[in-house]
Amino acid sequence: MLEPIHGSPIIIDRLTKTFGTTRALDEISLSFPNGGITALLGSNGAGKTSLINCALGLEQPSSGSITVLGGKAGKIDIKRRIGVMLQDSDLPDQLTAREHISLFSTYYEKPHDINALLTLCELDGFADTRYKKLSGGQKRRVQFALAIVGRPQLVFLDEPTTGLDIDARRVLWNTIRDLREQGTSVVLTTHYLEEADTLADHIIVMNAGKIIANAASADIRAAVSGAVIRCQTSLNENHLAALTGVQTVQTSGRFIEILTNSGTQTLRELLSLDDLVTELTVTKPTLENAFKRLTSNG
Ligand SMILES: Nc1ncnc2c1ncn2[C@@H]1O[C@H](COP(=O)(O)OP(=O)(O)OP(=O)(O)O)[C@@H](O)[C@H]1O
Repeated sequence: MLEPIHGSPIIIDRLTKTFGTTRALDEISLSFPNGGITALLGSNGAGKTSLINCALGLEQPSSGSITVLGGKAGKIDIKRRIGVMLQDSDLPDQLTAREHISLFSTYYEKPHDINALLTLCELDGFADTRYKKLSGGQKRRVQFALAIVGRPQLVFLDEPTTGLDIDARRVLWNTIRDLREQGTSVVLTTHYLEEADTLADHIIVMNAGKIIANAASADIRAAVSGAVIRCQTSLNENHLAALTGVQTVQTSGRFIEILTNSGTQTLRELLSLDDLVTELTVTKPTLENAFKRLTSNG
């Protein structure tokens, strides 16, 4: 187990980051939970990467402050206690996975044993292959191994599984869960809501540079009561949005998905207006439904 962190690993106070006229972060204040996996969610351009970059000291705040592991973001003694896997991580092509990990391990006081880490990240089969010959998924695993080789207390994973197939994604999910068991606080950004649903203990949702939700995953899901009706219908989105209880309506391929807080009534009205409804299912709302409702402007 790691030496425990005292208090919140990331404390943000009225943090603003502007790029020209764009307010990437708009006076946000929050404290990240200590331990567990926190998913940072938001649509493209919401401000997630800007927030992570400020936490890593890669960007300086325009105003406000951000404290990481009790110190100033970006200071070397803080960096040594943090692991990072960014979206675009370029590594020298000629080194093997084992050589990359050996090199990185020299930066840290108490690194992981290299063979144990190769096994943990399921890299045994290609540990001695040059980086350039690895597949996209294998490269992501090497990048992940580098993020955790120093046994960090806090890890940032920025879209760690983008582009991975479902098997590779599951391998990484298990390794992320192992990190949590060892006491590491994990901050994860992802566009796969299924991933956040599966992994996260806590969820922070950003929109246009602001925090619009910050709660335990179970509470975020519970806040969306009611039902999700999915079907094929000849009624259009505007017509459906006017039915009793309807919160959001979304077309997905041939299907319409309706989030309603009054499932029975909505269903009655739908069937009375269109008796040719087909492929009808009614399910409980998911994190994806909660996310859509939080980020819809309505
Ligand atoms: N270096 C930069 N120069 C100018 N504008 C920037 C810069 N970095 C970010 N922005 C702008 O700040 C806003 C927030 O961007 P950011 O990358 O933080 O969003 P994000 O939530 O990470 O998006 P994505 O999910 O697409 O990665 C966007 O409008 C973006 O165009």
